[in-house]
Amino acid sequence: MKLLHPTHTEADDGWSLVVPLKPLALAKSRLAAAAGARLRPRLALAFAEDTVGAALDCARVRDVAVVTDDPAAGAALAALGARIVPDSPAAGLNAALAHGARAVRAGRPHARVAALNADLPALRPAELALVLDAAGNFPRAFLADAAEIGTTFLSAAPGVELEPAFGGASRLRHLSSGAVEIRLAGVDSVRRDVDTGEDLAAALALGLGPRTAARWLTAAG
Ligand SMILES: Nc1nc2c(ncn2[C@@H]2O[C@H](COP(=O)(O)OP(=O)(O)OP(=O)(O)O)[C@@H](O)[C@H]2O)c(=O)[nH]1
Ligand SMILES: C=C(OP(=O)(O)O)C(=O)O
Repeated sequence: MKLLHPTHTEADDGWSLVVPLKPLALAKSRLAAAAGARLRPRLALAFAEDTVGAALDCARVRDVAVVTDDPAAGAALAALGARIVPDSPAAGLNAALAHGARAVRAGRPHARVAALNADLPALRPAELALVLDAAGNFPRAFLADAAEIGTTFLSAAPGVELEPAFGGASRLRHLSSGAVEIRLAGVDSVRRDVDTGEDLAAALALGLGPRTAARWLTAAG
């Protein structure tokens, strides 16, 4: 008798994450006061490296596409294993995310796709897995940032458009767009985006990833 394997679809192959990253010369402008002009772009890159590194270490993640026009960041993140997608000609974060999701689905039309901010330097793979497992129950789902005002993660099931509405007070925008808010304990590292020096102190308390720790603790010490 021939044994049948379970049905296998692209969606079963894991999540494709889309990570947007501004050019480093412009990124994390609100950190300038805490970090200074020299360190700020280096920290922005370290945040992205720690975010992408942790995402690639997550068992539920199949691949990570970073949408960026920054050549140095692109090279560093490609070396970690990310695919680099040049930014959309239509400027802005949401255009970049929609463009990244289209690039992923050009290769895998039925991919589960999720946007993840590049400023999560305390990100832990196991916590991201919890969020992805919860997100998999809904057509679109999102996670509010630590401040409960913005968003750090937005997902779309196979066949569903991402419809990103990031920027500023995006939690309410994502809610009113019909996305389901994920409310989970134990996922602080996925919600801990870093915009300011205070945010960086909060991320340090959670446990910074290795590249951010090296840059920040060397500078602070
Ligand atoms: N590719 C791309 N990424 C963007 C763009 N704007 C913002 N991002 C990224 O989107 C994520 C969330 O943005 P913010 O938290 O506002 O980060 P930021 O714009 O570097 O920070 P500020 O300069 O302080 O506003 C970060 O990963 C940014 O790098 C854009 O126009 N294109
Ligand atoms: C991009 C966002 O916010 P911020 O610029 O405050 O990180 C967001 O939360 O949608």
